[in-house]
Amino acid sequence: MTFQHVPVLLQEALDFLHLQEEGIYVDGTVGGAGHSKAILQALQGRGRLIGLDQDEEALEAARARLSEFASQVRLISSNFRHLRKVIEELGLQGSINGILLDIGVSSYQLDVAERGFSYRFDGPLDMRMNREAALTAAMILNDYEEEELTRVFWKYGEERWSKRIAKKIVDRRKDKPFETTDELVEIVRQAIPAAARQEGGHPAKRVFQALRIEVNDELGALQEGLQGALDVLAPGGRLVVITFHSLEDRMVKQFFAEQAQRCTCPPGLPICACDRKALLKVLTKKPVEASEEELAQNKRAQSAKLRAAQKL
Ligand SMILES: C[S@@+](CC[C@H](N)C(=O)[O-])C[C@H]1O[C@@H](n2cnc3c(N)ncnc32)[C@H](O)[C@@H]1O
Repeated sequence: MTFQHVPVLLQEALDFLHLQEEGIYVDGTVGGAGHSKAILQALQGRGRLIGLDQDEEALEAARARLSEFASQVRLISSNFRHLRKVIEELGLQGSINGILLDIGVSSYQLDVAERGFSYRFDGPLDMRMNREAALTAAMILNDYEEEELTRVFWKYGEERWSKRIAKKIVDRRKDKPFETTDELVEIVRQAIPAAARQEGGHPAKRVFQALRIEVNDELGALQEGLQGALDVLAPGGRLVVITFHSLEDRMVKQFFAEQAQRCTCPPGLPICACDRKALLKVLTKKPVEASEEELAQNKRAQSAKLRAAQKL
C-alpha cells in the first residue's frame, strides 16, 4: 500500500516556522513527509532538515518522497521524546531554527489493517507506532485490571461507557484472550446500550483512540518532546505543534504559558523572590484551526489545533 497522508494546516505551519533559507529545521513527526517536503521546497536548495519518526515504514516512505532533497535531509528513526539527545549527537544543540511536531497517527497507519489502529478493518490488536516497542493493545486488554482499563478509556477517550466496556472486556477474556480488532469492536458494541450506539460516530472510535494513546505513551512523549524542543532551539527559533486531542492541546498550551511566564516580583526588591526568566514568547493566543476550505477537502483536519511559540 502506498503512503497516503494529506498534511494538515500546511500553510499555517510554514508561516509560523518563519523559514530562513540557511536555517536548520526539525520535523519530529515526518510521517509521509508532506510538511517536510513543503519546508524543503521553501528552503530552495539551501538549509537543512532533520526528520524523525518512530515508525520505520513512515521513514521509508519519507526517504522515497524526499529523495530529490537527499543532500539536505537527515532521517532518523527515533521517538521525538529523545529529541534533545538526537540533536546533541548531531552537534546541533542550540542551532535549530524551527521544530514541527504534528502529533498522532498518519492516515497510512490507520489504513493498514495489519497495524491494528483502526476499528474499520480486522487485524491484530497491535497499535504500536514503533514496532519494536514492548506494549501492544492486546497486552493492555488482556492484562490490565478492570479499573485501569476504565481509567484509560475515560481519560484518553472520554468514553462515557468506560466502566461497562472494561467490565465486559474482563468477563470476555476469561474465556479467550483478545487477539483481533474485530473482537474488540464487537465487545464494545455489546457493552454500549443499543440506544447510545450511534452517538458520536462509530461506537468503538473512542476506545481505539484511548488504547492507541496508552500503547504509545503519547502524552508522556509530548511532555518530554516539548522540553527537548525548547532545549535545542536557537534563540529566535520557532516551535510549532499540531495536536488532535484536547489533552494534548492543553499540555502544549500549559507548557507554552509556563515557559512564557516572567518574573512578576515588584521592581526594586533586593533579591528577586522567583528568579524567573521567560524562555518562550507565545505566538498564538488561541489555537489555529483549519479553514472551511481545508475542512471541505480533508475531514482529518477537523480536530487539528496548531500552537506556535518563539524561543527568546
Ligand atoms: C500525523 S503523522 C505526520 C504526518 C506528516 N506531518 C506529513 O505531512 O506527512 C504523525 C507521524 O508521527 C509519528 N509519531 C507519532 N508520535 C511520535 C513520537 N512520539 N516520536 C516520533 N514519531 C512519532 C507517527 O509514526 C506518524 O508517522
